[in-house]
Amino acid sequence: MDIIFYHPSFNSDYWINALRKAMPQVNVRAWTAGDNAPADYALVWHPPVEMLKGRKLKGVFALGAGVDAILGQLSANPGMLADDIPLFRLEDTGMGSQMQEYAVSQVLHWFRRFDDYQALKQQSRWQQLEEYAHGDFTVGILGAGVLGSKVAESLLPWGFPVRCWSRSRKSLPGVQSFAGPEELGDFLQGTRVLINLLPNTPETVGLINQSLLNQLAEHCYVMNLARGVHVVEADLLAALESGKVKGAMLDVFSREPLPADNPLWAHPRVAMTPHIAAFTRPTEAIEFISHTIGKLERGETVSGRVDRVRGY
Ligand SMILES: NC(=O)C1=CN([C@@H]2O[C@H](COP(=O)(O)OP(=O)(O)OC[C@H]3O[C@@H](n4cnc5c(N)ncnc54)[C@H](OP(=O)(O)O)[C@@H]3O)[C@@H](O)[C@H]2O)C=CC1
Ligand SMILES: O=CC(=O)O
Repeated sequence: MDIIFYHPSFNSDYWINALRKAMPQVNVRAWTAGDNAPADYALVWHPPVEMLKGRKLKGVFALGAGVDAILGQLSANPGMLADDIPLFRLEDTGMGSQMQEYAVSQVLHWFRRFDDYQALKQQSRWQQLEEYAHGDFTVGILGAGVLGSKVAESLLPWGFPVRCWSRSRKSLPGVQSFAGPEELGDFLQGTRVLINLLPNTPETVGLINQSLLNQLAEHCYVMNLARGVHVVEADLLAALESGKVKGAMLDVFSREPLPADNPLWAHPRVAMTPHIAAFTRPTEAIEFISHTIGKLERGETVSGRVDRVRGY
């Protein structure tokens, strides 16, 4: 069996060695331009069109959780990957716990009013503020898939009411589930902290806009951990100015790197990180990929297959 590997920024030598160790019976090689030799599987991130075009692969693995970039490439380049070649993505592979750490630490930061205390410190003011109540701090998670459900689970032990919104109804212990566009309004009403973990699809682009923000609780908080295109930045800035949104924590942006003149950089109530909420971890990712390939080769059912029509 042959595997080709391409990632524009990962250390290919490291990955190739680790893949060879995990699957000693497999020939793994880094794909380079002009390599048309046969392969069974391709592991990719932002692959050049010519890497996949015309290949008869058994499967392609995206080296991340989100597949918006590769699906965008496929629709812009008809014939890049035949429709019957399955596309897989990474499910969790260590990203769930990273998302949990990120979300829990930021929700606690807001709940304990560290943002307010930092602002007071800037003015050299010693002032004790009123405590927030857990019951007034409902956390609503957009997307209750692999990562959203893990984030929901991690917030429960802290005593916050937790709810999620997804296409299909979920039964996560202790988490109130809302499903479909018809229940979005009820989900938003009373949500104090909104955490976004939706995939980027035509239905979800621009979802976090003025109309959505207006339906959240007063003095709410917004955390975007999914994709920048989900948030209409001008609407978020307006909601910050009006006071409707008290603070935002953003990991992803419609343009990355975020241009230096973007007003989000300077906003005192916006915190940000450079798309690091969850990294692809080689050990866990390779374990998932080798396990999945093993099952595919034995004709067993696997998870992680992307529905290319649905977009995630
Ligand atoms: N910032 C970062 O570092 C990282 C960001 N990400 C982002 O996180 C996203 C989520 O990852 P993951 O949890 O693995 O994805 P999943 O596919 O497991 O979960 C997606 C969830 O979104 C829901 N959903 C999708 N479309 C809609 C819709 N139109 N209306 C309502 N709900 C919808 C799905 O509902 P249902 O369950 O009913 O299908 C599902 O619950 C990725 O797509 C990626 O963009 C991922 C890793 C790192
Ligand atoms: O944003 C990262 C991903 O894995 O998707």
